[in-house]
Parts: sequence; structure tokens; C-alpha cells
Amino acid sequence: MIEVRDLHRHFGGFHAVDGASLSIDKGTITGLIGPNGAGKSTLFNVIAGVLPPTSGQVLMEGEEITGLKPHELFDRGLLRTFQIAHEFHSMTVRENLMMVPPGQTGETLWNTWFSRKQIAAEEAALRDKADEVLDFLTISHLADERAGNLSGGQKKLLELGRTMMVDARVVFLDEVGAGVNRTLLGTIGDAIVRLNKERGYTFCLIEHDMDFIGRLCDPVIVMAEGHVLAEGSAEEVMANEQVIEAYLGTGLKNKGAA
Ligand SMILES: Nc1ncnc2c1ncn2[C@@H]1O[C@H](COP(=O)(O)OP(=O)(O)OP(=O)(O)O)[C@@H](O)[C@H]1O
Repeated sequence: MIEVRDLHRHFGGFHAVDGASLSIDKGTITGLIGPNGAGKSTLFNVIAGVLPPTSGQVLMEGEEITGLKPHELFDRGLLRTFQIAHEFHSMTVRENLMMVPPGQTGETLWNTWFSRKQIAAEEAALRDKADEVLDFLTISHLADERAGNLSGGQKKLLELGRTMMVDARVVFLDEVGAGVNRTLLGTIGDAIVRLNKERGYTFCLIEHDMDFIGRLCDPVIVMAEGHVLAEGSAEEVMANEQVIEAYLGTGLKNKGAA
């Protein structure tokens, strides 16, 4: 579904992504792991149109998407989640969801003036959709809470919810588990699996929590020094000597020796 061919992204003389080639197959929950500074976030940013590549190609279903802007990729159903923008913190959770879909009639003053009825109908439909999303994510009780009051994990669920307001096909999640408590991480994991199984979402997620990766992801791609070092099931990559050396280091070795 997504194919990355010999991608490079340099910052001055520093090669953050240095010849990365990989595929994210349709219908998978693909994990992307690697030591700090391996180039994972930079790779995500290039795929998602946030950063232009220095060279190389990104294809989506065979079509070149290299260098497209985030909104152009959004229209194709490729989304990279970001933390909720600061200005949305004072809005409620439901309002945050209702903000997402593009092309609402109410966006222009002209339309606001002439088609109040249509706007009311669109708003009602959006509200229903937002409530359905909240129900799916089991956070209906937070609908009227200000987004700024949510815990880190609840905000991650809201980010996932925002992808459900549009026709997302492939979603890139960066460190969804960072600073999230175990219970909520379980809820987030369940939502990802259900979106994958029930709604056909393809996911690619960067994550440092190996339990989370092991539970959700197949395959797992390991990056080191800007390129792909290994790929396989979570068990396979965790048993791979090169991976152990490059990334997991003594932690995993100790685990094996214990
Ligand atoms: N805008 C930038 N300017 C200069 N160097 C950058 C920039 N963005 C990233 N880098 C460097 O590129 C390297 C790769 O960073 P990146 O964030 O992609 O790694 P990562 O694998 O996501 O790491 P982590 O797991 O710590 O988030 C790092 O050494 C980082 O300092």
C-alpha cells in the first residue's frame, strides 16, 4: 500500500534518513522501531508530507506521492496524527471531532449567510458522527469535557478519533504509548485493532514499548542509522543479533541471559 524507495533526508551534512526502503502492506499494523535518533520520526514526516525528502520516492498503491502536502495526502486517506493543537484545548472533545472533516458548508461567510438550514443539517450529521466515534472509543462520557483537561492517554484516543471523522485508510501514529498509563494503553491498543479489523485501517506505528509492539504489530520494521536493519515478526526481530546490538542492547541481552 505504501512503498518507500531509497529515501534520504539530510539536515545539512547529517543523514537522518539514509537510504530507507520499506513497504507497509495494506491491512497490516506495521511497527517501526529503532534506537533514539534512528530516523523514524523523520521518515514519518517525509511520508506524511511534513518534510520534503532529499531524494527517493514514496508510493501509495503504486502512485507516486513523494512531496505531496499533508492536506493532499489527507484527501487520499493518509493521515499522520499529531498532538491536539494548542488552540483546540479550550474546545470540547466533541467539538474537536466536529472540526475535522474538510469542506463543511459553514466554512465560508458567503455560505453562512445563504444556507443556514444546510449548515444546521450538516452540524447535526457531524454531531451524530462524533458521538458514534466517541462510542466506538468508549469515551462517550468525555464528550463535553474540554480537550485541554484530558489525560495524555485520553488525548491519544481523541487523536485516533479524529482519524475516524474522515475516510482514513492508512494512519501513522508516533509514540502513541508515551506517558500513557497501562489501562488506557490497553484501550488505545483495542481501538487500533478494532479499526484495523472492523474498518480496514492500515496502521504504521512508531513505538518504544515492546509489549505494545508485540501485542499489536506484524510485521515489525527496525531502523538504525537512517535505514532499515531488519524486518519480521516481533519475536523474530527481537531475536535478531544485529537488532540486539544496534537497538535493544544490553537490556534484551540481559533478559535473555536471566
Ligand atoms: N530538523 C532537524 N534538524 C536537524 N537534525 C534533525 C532534525 N530533525 C531530526 N534531526 C536529527 O535526525 C536524527 C533522527 O531523528 P528522528 O527524530 O527522526 O529519530 P527517531 O528515530 O524518531 O528518534 P526518537 O526515537 O528519539 O524519536 C536525530 O539525530 C535528530 O537529531
